[in-house]
Amino acid sequence: MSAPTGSNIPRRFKKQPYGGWKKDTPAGSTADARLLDTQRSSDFTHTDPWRVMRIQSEFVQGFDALSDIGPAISVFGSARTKPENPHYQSGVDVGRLLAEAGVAVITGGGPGSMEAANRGASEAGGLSIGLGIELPFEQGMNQWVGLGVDFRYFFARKTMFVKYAQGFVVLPGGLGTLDELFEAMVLVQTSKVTQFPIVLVDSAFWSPLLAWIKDTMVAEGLVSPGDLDIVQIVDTPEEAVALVMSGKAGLRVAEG
Ligand SMILES: C/C(=C\CNc1ncnc2c1ncn2[C@@H]1O[C@H](COP(=O)(O)O)[C@@H](O)[C@H]1O)CO
Repeated sequence: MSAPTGSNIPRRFKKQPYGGWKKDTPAGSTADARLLDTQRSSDFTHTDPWRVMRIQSEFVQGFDALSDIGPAISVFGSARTKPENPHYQSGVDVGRLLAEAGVAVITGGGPGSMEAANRGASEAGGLSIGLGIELPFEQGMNQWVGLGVDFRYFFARKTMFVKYAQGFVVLPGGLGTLDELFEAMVLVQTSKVTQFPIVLVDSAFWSPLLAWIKDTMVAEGLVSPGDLDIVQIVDTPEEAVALVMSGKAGLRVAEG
């Protein structure tokens, strides 16, 4: 292989006396000097390398806040469910039953079904956790969150939902709920997590989705028939909590 000629090296790199290329630094400048320079522009905080530090800090912050919570179940569902909607009461009941079973309840910390599950857990004296997400419109954590952690990045937050829970309960929801559900399904399908119950509440809402997966995806050979067993559908909070608790024990994270 021939040595790089420079024609394909980005302009900010400079040819070095030893023949190679290194990122250029302003003449007379050193890393120390740049660090200590009070006049320096803060534009660099919007660059990707700087973002990596922020992303890293979100993981550290999440691991730090959640490492001691004990057994927990993540509950997902629509941000738009109003308190008068029956799905809201289901969320409250799921949160309460989980708390009574001695497990912490983790939600996205927002309104709707998230609020409902946090409310049920909190009213029952359980640990009610909200993993908030920064959104373009100011939202804030719902008032029933006891332990709250804020995230800028969805992917860091989603890691926490899985890492610190032993199963998912999924109430009816929209795209955000489907995103969380399908991420969990893929993690189970690919054996990234094992013994991880995923329970969908409300058969009238979820059955058509499962039927489509079966009739279209399985029929076209895009999904194995056995993959349908990754999720279970129930109709009551009692069934949901019984199921998710029955799969809670044991090793669930594949090594490696
Ligand atoms: C849309 C509204 C508020 C959005 N606020 C949210 N706060 C926290 N988490 C959210 C929010 N919106 C979506 N999520 C996450 O996705 C799931 C719900 O999304 P869906 O599209 O409503 O199904 C939920 O589990 C969260 O993790 C206006 O009120």
